[in-house]
Amino acid sequence: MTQAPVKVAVTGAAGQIGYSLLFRIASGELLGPDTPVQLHLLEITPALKALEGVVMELDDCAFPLLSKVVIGDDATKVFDGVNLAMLVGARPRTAGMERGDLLSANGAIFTAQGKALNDVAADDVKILVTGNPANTNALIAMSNAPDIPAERFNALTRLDHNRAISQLAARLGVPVTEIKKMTIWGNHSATQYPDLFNAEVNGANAAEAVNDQGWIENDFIPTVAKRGAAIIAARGSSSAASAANATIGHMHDWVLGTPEGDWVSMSVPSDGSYGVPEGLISSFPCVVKDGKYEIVQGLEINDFSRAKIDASVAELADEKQAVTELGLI
Ligand SMILES: NC(=O)C1=CN([C@@H]2O[C@H](COP(=O)(O)OP(=O)(O)OC[C@H]3O[C@@H](n4cnc5c(N)ncnc54)[C@H](O)[C@@H]3O)[C@@H](O)[C@H]2O)C=CC1
Ligand SMILES: O=C([O-])CC(=O)C(=O)O
Repeated sequence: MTQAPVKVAVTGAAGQIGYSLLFRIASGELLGPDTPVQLHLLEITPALKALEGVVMELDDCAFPLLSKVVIGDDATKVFDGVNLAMLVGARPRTAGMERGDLLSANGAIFTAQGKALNDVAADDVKILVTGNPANTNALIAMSNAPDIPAERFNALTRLDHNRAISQLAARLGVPVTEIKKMTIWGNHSATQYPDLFNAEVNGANAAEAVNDQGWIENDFIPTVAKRGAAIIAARGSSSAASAANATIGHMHDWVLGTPEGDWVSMSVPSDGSYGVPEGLISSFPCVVKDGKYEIVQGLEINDFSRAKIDASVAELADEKQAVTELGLI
């Protein structure tokens, strides 16, 4: 283990997602068994004491790969030199709210953190926003960090991707490992579009394998898109372990690459692909090689998919307009 530690920032580190995320990063699940990590944990001042307790627990795990933990409430200190930044810290929604309702409450967090990353992060920093509304928060952070290349700002739709795989596998009675090329298009919201027309089950087209447009429209899509609300209704608080799992999965693949013959859903700044206006942070099918992702090109978009993608992208454009009016970008 001669490698220098990778500095990984996590915001909202004393929160629900943080409690699952930190231990998995420190155990090597993010970057593999040979890469030491240094955790840089940001919280608001009143949560620092709770965060100290979490750090005591990290100490008590004696993780061989965890070389150091830095904590604090000042982003310009905590983000100093970080290579990876997982922006989780934000208020979660509660029953009856849509994620977009959090825009004004959470948006301001991402202006400050975008600026701090711009000033002090490592030159190779990769930034993943999990805090909701994730896509537009990522847009805010990106817009406040003019010196960091835009493509280094991603938002999390991997949880939706995993949910879609799980729902499809259950419907067809196959293991999740037989499902490939799942795509979530658009926003991490109730308008997102999980696409079965380009997905595969054991190499066959998933929509054809299902062979039931009614199920796709009335069961599959709403179940995936409203899964977050269903979890809030059941658990009384929003998904945490599955969100941490998806955050790890996205960053792991962004750093270490996607498997041959498959892709993952990542919300990335649009380059205009598939008619999504340039600059909006929207979910696309992506492959990653050597730490760089590319949007998969040339997929067929039928009329049904086109309408669904357009509706979700229109919502992203509305959110962009709203944060522009709030003066956040
Ligand atoms: N994109 C996705 O798929 C998902 C996103 N989420 C979102 O993730 C976010 C966090 O969720 P939880 O951990 O369950 O919430 P939580 O309330 O348990 O934890 C959030 C933490 O963030 C901290 N925080 C607030 N403002 C901060 C700031 N300016 N800097 C640093 N830390 C700050 C809070 O003190 C708190 O400890 C929420 O916005 C939630 O909606 C949750 C699940 C899935
Ligand atoms: O639904 C929420 O508010 C939390 C979340 O983003 C999810 O579980 O997908």
